[in-house]
Amino acid sequence: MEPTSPPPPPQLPAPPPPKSWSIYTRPEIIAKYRIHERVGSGAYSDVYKAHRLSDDLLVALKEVHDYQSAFREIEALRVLQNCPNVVVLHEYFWGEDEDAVLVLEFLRTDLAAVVRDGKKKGGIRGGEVKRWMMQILSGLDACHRNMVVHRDLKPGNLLISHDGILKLADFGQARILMEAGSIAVDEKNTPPPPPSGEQLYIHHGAPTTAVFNFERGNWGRKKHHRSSTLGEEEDSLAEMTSEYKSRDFLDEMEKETTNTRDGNVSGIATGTASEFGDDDFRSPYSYVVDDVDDYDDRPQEGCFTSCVGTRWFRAPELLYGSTDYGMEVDLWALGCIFAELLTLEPLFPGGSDIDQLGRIISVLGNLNEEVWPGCVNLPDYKTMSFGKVENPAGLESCLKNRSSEEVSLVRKLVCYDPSSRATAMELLHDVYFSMEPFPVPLWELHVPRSNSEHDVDSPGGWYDHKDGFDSDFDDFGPMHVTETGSGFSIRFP
Ligand SMILES: Nc1ncnc2c1ncn2[C@@H]1O[C@H](COP(=O)(O)OP(=O)(O)OP(=O)(O)O)[C@@H](O)[C@H]1O
Repeated sequence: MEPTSPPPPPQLPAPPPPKSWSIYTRPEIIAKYRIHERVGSGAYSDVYKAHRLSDDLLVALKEVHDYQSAFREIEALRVLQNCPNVVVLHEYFWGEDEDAVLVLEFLRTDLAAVVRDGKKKGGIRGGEVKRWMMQILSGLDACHRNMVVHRDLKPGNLLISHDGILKLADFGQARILMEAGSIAVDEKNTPPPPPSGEQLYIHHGAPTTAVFNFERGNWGRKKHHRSSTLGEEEDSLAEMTSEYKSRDFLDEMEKETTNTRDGNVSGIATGTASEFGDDDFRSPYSYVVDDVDDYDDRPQEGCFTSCVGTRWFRAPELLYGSTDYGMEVDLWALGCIFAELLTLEPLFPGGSDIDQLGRIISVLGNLNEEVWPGCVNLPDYKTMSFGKVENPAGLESCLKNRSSEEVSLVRKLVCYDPSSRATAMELLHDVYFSMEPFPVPLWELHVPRSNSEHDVDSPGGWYDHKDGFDSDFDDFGPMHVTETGSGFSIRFP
């Protein structure tokens, strides 16, 4: 008998799309985009690389799992359209029971990678440092001119294109302080209505909000009062939710946000021992929380939460629980970023909020009426008493071997009194940028290959502080923390 050849091996079925990545199954998105791998994730989002089918444009699809964060990012990016140093939002998708998906320009790396590469190479050239700084300043100036306060500036949120253009990104915590000029709502560029009649898309632009009503099949406009007071902004949301109550879309989202908020989220603000442990309930690294005051009753109106941003870059007024702060919180963060660009080390790598304050105080000295008139009124000023620092180390000690102009630049930002901090526009005219070495042209910048290639082996680097460093009183370094009846007492040896 002829030997029979073995049957061909069975064809392996194509792997099913990953179930948890719902973005791969959303019809309105796959109709327009070819989605590739996930390239990043944050506290509230997953980001995917994708190509637009119509023209093969490379984009980033940011799936935002938190309503408030999505709302803020869309609103801020629409206000900031056409700013060369702010990430471009091409369009967004947002439907009932689905996370918002923002279609952003794809940017391959970030400033954290520049710092890591700089460390490996033994430094960043002075002219390159200046070019990065100038781009950050120009992006922040655009934000502040449009009354957008970013509230989470850090190297990882400063994305960079392959050709060296730096763009401010991650506006999930941004707030618009007051009316920012009229932005046309371009309805032609809005996402197409989905097939289901049960979805709403909202588009914001001052002073109106365009709302697509799928029941009526048309766009409507709601007057959108952007103002310096949070209360008015929330009224606008309430107005929208009440009009579309039957559809429950925003109502549900708002309820969800309200239910999950943590009223004690500002650990420093209440100053009880348990809250220091809860300090980083989302991530030990990125401090991202709901605006606890956003949905509170009228007595809170106009207030922001103090729990924003990433701890290492958080301004002292936030650490002392202020809910009445402004754009100056971005300027403090900017000073920390500049210092890190110069030294390739984080300026104040606090392991907890209280450690963060301790580090700042040991460098700048005690916070008192002399350095910041009115500081005694900060909500937590009296809750925490820091021992007297006789000889503060001074910013020079953190910026060793840097020129006096460089120290002076950082000092203009890293100072207690928010009103003394220089604006982004003022700094763009700082003498430092007109001195040699001059800022290099974009094409001379060293652009790291990718921000996903984190060098976990680099000693003392940004990522080394990510885990296991928080809320541990043993890690405070040179200070003694004692719990008192009403809060904490911190004493320096
Ligand atoms: N436009 C983009 N192009 C390429 N990658 C991006 C883009 N936007 C974001 N990413 C990647 O996705 C990651 C998460 O994005 P992002 O920081 O905006 O999200 P997030 O949830 O708000 O994060 P965070 O926890 O820092 O607040 C980024 O660190 C970056 O690696």
